Amino acid sequence: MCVYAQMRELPGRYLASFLGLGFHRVDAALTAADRDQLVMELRATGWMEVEDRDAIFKELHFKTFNQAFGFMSRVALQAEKMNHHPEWFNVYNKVQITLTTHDCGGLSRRDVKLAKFIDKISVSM
Ligand SMILES: C[C@H](O)[C@H](O)[C@H]1CNC2=NC(N)=NC(=O)C2=N1
Repeated sequence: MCVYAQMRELPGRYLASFLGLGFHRVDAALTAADRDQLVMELRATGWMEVEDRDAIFKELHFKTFNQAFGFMSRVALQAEKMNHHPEWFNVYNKVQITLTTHDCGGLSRRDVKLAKFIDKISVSM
């Protein structure tokens, strides 16, 4: 568990428990079973595991630079909202994205959540 992330999440957790929603350890490194399941789902949409680090990677192609950058703007707003930021590279119509959780030194549910958001908006562009 990432101590810093845990501290940052506390108010949200208290609010969630108060509302009876329970809370998730969103920043905890994934268990092996969760990880297998979630990574398998993401593989089906073009994500792959990075070889030398605990991260996932996807390359996206758009028709134009404007479309690629429009996509990046939408991801950037979501990333800022989640306080979870991609490592990415863009040239012209190509965007390469690596997701990992620095605070945990590996994949967390936040990466999965952001990956799913990326998949959702990239099909609508
Ligand atoms: C200090 C700041 O809240 C942290 O560094 C946040 C910001 N964005 C982040 N983004 C990613 N991908 N992983 C993190 O661990 C992370 N941590």
